[in-house]
Amino acid sequence: MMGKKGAILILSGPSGCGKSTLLKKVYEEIEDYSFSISSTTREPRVGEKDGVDYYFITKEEFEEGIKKGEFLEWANVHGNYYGTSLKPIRAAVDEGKLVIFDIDVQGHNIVRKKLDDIVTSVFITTPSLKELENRLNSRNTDSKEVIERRIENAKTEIKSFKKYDYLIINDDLEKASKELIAIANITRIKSRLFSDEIVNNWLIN
Ligand SMILES: Nc1nc2c(ncn2[C@@H]2O[C@H](COP(=O)(O)OP(=O)(O)O)[C@@H](O)[C@H]2O)c(=O)[nH]1
Ligand SMILES: Nc1ncnc2c1ncn2[C@@H]1O[C@H](COP(=O)(O)OP(=O)(O)O)[C@@H](O)[C@H]1O
Repeated sequence: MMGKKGAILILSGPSGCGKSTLLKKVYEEIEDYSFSISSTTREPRVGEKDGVDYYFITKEEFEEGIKKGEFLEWANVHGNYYGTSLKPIRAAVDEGKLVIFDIDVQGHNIVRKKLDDIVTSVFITTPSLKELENRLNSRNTDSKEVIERRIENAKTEIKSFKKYDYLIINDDLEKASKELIAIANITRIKSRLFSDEIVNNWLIN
């Protein structure tokens, strides 16, 4: 299905654990990556941009996309649809990019099944549930009800951490970002094995 030159790095973890914050640090240190921009039916937060953070679409548009088979994976998370479009992922992997996904546990399980050989995955969490609550409250982007729902879901999501290749406890931000950068680099090095071009070029040069 894919040209298999690049690799996919999946990040999952409860809402508020620090995935977006860590990714910003990683982007300063790595090259040749592509962030997979998901589509979602949730409302944009203050400061979020359509086509940058997400493609913000309607429920009808999302369901049309499902019908047409446009998603590599999709799931209902915290009461909204979220999904990854197949086309841009295929293109980025074929170009040899490290394609980074920030998706939930359900999405991870689907992508793992479909593209197991090119997937590396990391589960990220806080040192405790209490600290997750603190971060969601101090982020100040969601209502009380939305935060409560995310905390409830976190209690289930955390149980899936063993399905992942790596676990990062995002306590100290510097330490956690170093660990994530190390994983991103290793994932890229591992992806050399996915390309037949390397051997073909070796033979003719
Ligand atoms: N399955 C799936 N999950 C996604 C996708 N995009 C985002 N998510 C997950 O949806 C959850 C909610 O994301 P979001 O509303 O941005 O809140 P945040 O996690 O607090 O930043 C997170 O667990 C994301 O990892 C996607 O394309 N597919
Ligand atoms: N290691 C950390 N220590 C303290 N606060 C953190 C740490 N990492 C992230 N945060 C803060 O926690 C909140 C949630 O982080 P965010 O990156 O939005 O999480 P996610 O993308 O996983 O939902 C933000 O306000 C962020 O500044």
